[in-house]
Amino acid sequence: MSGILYYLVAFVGALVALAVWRQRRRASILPPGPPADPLIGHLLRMPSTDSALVFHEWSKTYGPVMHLKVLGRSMIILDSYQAAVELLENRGVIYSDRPKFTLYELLGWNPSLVFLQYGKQFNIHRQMHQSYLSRHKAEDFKPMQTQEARTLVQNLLDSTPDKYEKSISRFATGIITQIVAGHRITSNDDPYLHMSKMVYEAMSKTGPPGNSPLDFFPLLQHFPPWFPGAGHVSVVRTSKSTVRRLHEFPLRMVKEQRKAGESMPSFISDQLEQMEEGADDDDLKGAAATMFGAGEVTTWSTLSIFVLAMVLHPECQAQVQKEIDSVVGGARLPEFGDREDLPLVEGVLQETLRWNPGAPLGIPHRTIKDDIYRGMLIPKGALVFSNIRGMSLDENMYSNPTSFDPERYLPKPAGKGEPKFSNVSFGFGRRICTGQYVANNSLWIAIASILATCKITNAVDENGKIIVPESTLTDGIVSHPKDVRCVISPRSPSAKPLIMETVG
Ligand code: HEM
Repeated sequence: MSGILYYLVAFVGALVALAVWRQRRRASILPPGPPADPLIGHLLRMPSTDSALVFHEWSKTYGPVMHLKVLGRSMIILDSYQAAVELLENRGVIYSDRPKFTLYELLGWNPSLVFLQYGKQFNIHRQMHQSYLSRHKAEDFKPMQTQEARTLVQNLLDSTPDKYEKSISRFATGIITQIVAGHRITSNDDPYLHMSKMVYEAMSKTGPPGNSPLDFFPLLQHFPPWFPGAGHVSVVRTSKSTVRRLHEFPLRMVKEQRKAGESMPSFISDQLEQMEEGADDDDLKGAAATMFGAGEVTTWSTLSIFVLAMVLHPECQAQVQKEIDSVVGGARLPEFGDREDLPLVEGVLQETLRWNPGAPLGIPHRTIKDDIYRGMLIPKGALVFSNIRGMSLDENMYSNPTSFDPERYLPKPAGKGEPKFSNVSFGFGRRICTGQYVANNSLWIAIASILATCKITNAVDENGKIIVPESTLTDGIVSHPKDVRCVISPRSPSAKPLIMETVG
């Protein structure tokens, strides 16, 4: 008996030793990262603000692929374009899942392509989005985007500085509502504008995606908001109805218009055509709300970043306007057909995306199995963040990266031949932004139209002192400039009549 016990104890001991050895070996080949505390890992070291910038600073010590562990969950931060392409694109089979986003699910973003885990439903939603927003299909939206860009300029020139942000948001919302629901916004009282404001307010309270205490401890949803770590419960309570409305309202409107024979071409209408009578429409509601939620705030924030860049860089503004004048002259406004001939406008777009990326940490992917990259273990289930902000500051790719320099993209010797940032700003691999072509075109035509007709200058305070806005951005799934105080006025006496002619 004692012999059997002896062998049993020895066997269990060997198993424990093997498990410890395996764990130590695994830990020893994880990517480097800052020192961690026992049990809680990097919890206390996690930045509460500007996470992307802090991670980038850490990467200078630990390298472009870092490992962090928070409460048992592995996080991999990719700080270089090369690592992001090699993993998220070239090994897409392993790296295309998403973690569970408890906070967003509780808010009612379900089903949503952005948060869906890799699998059958993801494929269905991805196909729904891609088929309507492909590079080819995006061509169809160009006349509408041009029209909205002209209206944007008119609204900017007609409004007081405190309303600029509203006009830009109206532009972004106006494009997405036409794509999603065939609805053209013609007044500032439009219900979609109200919804977009509410959605933005809700999303700006959530912090970077997948990082709230609720995501780590879903049980916290059952605790009152005052309980430590359960603060987001109150965001869920106040914002759930907004998200629900965004799911219900567009489909209801399109269905009513179709009944009345008044519906315009749109994503929802297109999908309804393909659906069988009485089929479940939850997927359609989710896909439409996601296009709206993912497409509006990002475009609005990026254009606000452009305005901020122009206030801070008047010399660059003047130089690009010279280019536009030389191609377009003063008798018409820039069209998409001019794009090839306006490399500096392209440079301003690329530099706006790079100088302060609107989605600085992207949206985390998740690995579906262990992987080895350059001798390092990327564990199964790890959250993989592309540090888009970090990549924008990579000195191996961009010289003097904190400066705003649209010429850097011009081919050598006129420029520096640096790579376009649109390859980075929309994410990577099988989860790359499905709205990238639409977004790229919206931004280009808005930037070209504004620069052709408007002068963006510093505002002055009540004492006549010039206001220089700080280039600080909010934290959250999307970053937005905190201060874009400026004055937007017509560049020339002919600017306003020219816009009036095109807007009609
Ligand atoms: C300046 C504008 C935009 C920026 C900077 C941006 C950026 C991003 C980024 C970084 C991601 C994450 C990609 C990844 O996981 O690797 C993403 C995903 C996504 N974007 Fe955009 N986006 C923009 C505009 C749009 C627009 C206009 C739409 C729709 C009309 C859209 C729809 C989506 C969707 C549905 C996803 C999730 C894709 C998936 O998980 O499979 N985005 N975007």
